[in-house]
Amino acid sequence: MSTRKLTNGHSNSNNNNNNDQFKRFKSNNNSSNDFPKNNLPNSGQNANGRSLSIDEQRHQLPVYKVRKQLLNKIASSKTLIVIGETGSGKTTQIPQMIHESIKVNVGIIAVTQPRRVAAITIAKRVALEQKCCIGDTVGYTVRFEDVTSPKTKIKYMTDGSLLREALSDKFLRKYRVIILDEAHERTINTDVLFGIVKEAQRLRMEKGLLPLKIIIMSATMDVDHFSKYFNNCEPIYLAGRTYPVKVLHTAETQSDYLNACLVTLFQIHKTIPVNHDVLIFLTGQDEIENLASQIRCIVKVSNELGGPMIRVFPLYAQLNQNKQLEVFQPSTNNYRKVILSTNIAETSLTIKGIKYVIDSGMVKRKMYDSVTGMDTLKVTRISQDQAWQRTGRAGRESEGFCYRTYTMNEYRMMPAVSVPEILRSNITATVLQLLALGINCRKFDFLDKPSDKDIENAQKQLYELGAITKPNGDELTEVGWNMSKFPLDPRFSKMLLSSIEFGCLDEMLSIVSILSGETIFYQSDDPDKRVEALKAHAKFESIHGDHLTVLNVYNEFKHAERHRTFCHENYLHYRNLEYARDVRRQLSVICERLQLKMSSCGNDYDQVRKCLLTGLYNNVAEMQQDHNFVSVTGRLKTKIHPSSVLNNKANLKFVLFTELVQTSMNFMRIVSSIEPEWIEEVVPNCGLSNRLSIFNQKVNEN
Ligand SMILES: Nc1ncnc2c1ncn2[C@@H]1O[C@H](COP(=O)(O)OP(=O)(O)OP(=O)(O)O)[C@@H](O)[C@H]1O
Repeated sequence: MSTRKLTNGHSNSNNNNNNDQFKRFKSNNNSSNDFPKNNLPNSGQNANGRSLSIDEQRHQLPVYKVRKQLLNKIASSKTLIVIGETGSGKTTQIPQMIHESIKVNVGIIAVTQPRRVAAITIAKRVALEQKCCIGDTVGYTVRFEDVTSPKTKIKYMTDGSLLREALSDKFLRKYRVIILDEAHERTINTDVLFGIVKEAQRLRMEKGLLPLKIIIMSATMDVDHFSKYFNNCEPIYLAGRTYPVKVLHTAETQSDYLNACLVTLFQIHKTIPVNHDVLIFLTGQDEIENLASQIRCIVKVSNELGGPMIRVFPLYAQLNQNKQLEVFQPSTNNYRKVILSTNIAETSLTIKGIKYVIDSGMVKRKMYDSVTGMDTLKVTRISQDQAWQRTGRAGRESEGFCYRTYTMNEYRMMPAVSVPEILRSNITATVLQLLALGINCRKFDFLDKPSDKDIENAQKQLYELGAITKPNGDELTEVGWNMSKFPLDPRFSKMLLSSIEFGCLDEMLSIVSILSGETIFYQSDDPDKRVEALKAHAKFESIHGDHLTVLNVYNEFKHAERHRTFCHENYLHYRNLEYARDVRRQLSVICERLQLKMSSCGNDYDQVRKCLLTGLYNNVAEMQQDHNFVSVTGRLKTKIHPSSVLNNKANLKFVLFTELVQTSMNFMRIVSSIEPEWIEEVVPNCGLSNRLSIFNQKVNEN
């Protein structure tokens, strides 16, 4: 067990006085910050405790109270903004209401979601409410999975799937109504969709085709901004929420949010009935696995003393889909379900049994620095609208509680809304996707336009990758067209395409698939096990670095016939390796379609490292005399991450890295050594050797 203690400066786990347990937390005195009460009975029951039918449950939702006005408004508007509290019934009910009221049976109602888990689970719930099988009247489409049929009338889909469909039909003719849900999330895909859907509506009107109705929905959004963008369309506000949620903040700032979440969980656990489940928001897989093992250790001890049971469920994007869906199974009365999730569960989801939310107030975000041209992963504070979305995961079936492990003052200091992803990310993939749609990014009607500098950087990178014909151009090359076919970061699709030249498609498919998921190496909190894990991992180590090390792991996993025991014995994440296998299979299908010939370089691993350079040429760093590194592009001071097999290795000169993680400083993750002369040989046109010599000159002068 870790050295973390169950106590901190503000609470005492040995104190059994219940009044003391929430000392760290203060309820908002300002009751307007609590969701309003309306004294409804628990979900599934009427006031006398009788079980309600699923139809009765639907009709209880706030959105039903305004059904008529809402439908009239939808009928009379081309575009409509709908704002309603979390849990009021927007996502599940509005598509059904439209479907039930539309007399003519033409066209599909599409509802987009930023995340696949939401699209799948909501579609299943709505199919149940429509009393049909999933894929019948109600279906869903997510990346690599299409559960729809010619009968489908309500289709839940990820925003990315609708974007892909727009590639083959810019009029989006299949759809009668497109509902863009959770608009406040402002993912890059949703932001691009706003423009695509708006243009499809205009084009259809111009051509006299069936009009396209657009509905934009959220509980927390900047209405004026959206309304102005969508031709001053009217917003409609849905009053009311299903159940009240009591919000509590810590009385004092917590220096360790992970510990604060742990302490809070066990404070709640001691006092509440076993069938009340808890959802905790954290930042990423490592943190989730870390807290999960701490909770399991504590529970093991507490069970021996006869305490109530806890079952821990992790939930993050890279988790195998079946495992993700497991969290939606209702718990029994024998144990409490504790879900540890990233922001994947922040919006849209209803998870049965969740009565308590613990919000760490933190999130892991990708940030792009246009000056250095680098993407970094950074753990930062969430925004106020995210805090309310998290709060809204409780109170969906009965009244709920949200424990925020940050003070009211810290909440007030948070930005009201998050910076849209498109304004804080590298937009190379977006520019490529728009070009594949025949759209010049500079002329695209964005809700918030990326800066000229960001667009210029993206075009420059696409040119260097060989995807466009001119540095500022908008014409795709054959390589560019082929790159747009992969649902990958363009740097990774480039590596797959150039592996043909280096005769290593087989190896690159495995490496890219692993890089598309979370770490395959299991880290234990137990110091003894950590030593064992390091020993086990050392067996796979390649002297050339992490890319070939993960390739070794994948190959051994394949030879061991993908056995769980193999993973267990070697401290490897079985789920993440299985995820990589799924991704690999899907990427192989695209390679076949593009008629890329399968090849393997055997033991000639230089070919693999040269091939990596064709995509990651911007991520090259040179070792300095003090043993730190400086990135050649952007000249950022950086270090090799302690998890890398190259950490503390002597005789390194140049390395390439997959990503930068910013904690106490910039760390390069997933690193391989390269030879400097390869730069001129492999990527002569990207100006890297130039930067290298200028840089060297400056260093020498100093
Ligand atoms: N899978 C489910 N199981 C049980 N009840 C559900 C389920 N999905 C939805 N509900 C019920 O329907 C209500 C409305 O859910 P819905 O997702 O339509 O709300 P919403 O207004 O879109 O919320 P949000 O803004 O959080 O996405 C929930 O509060 C819950 O009571």
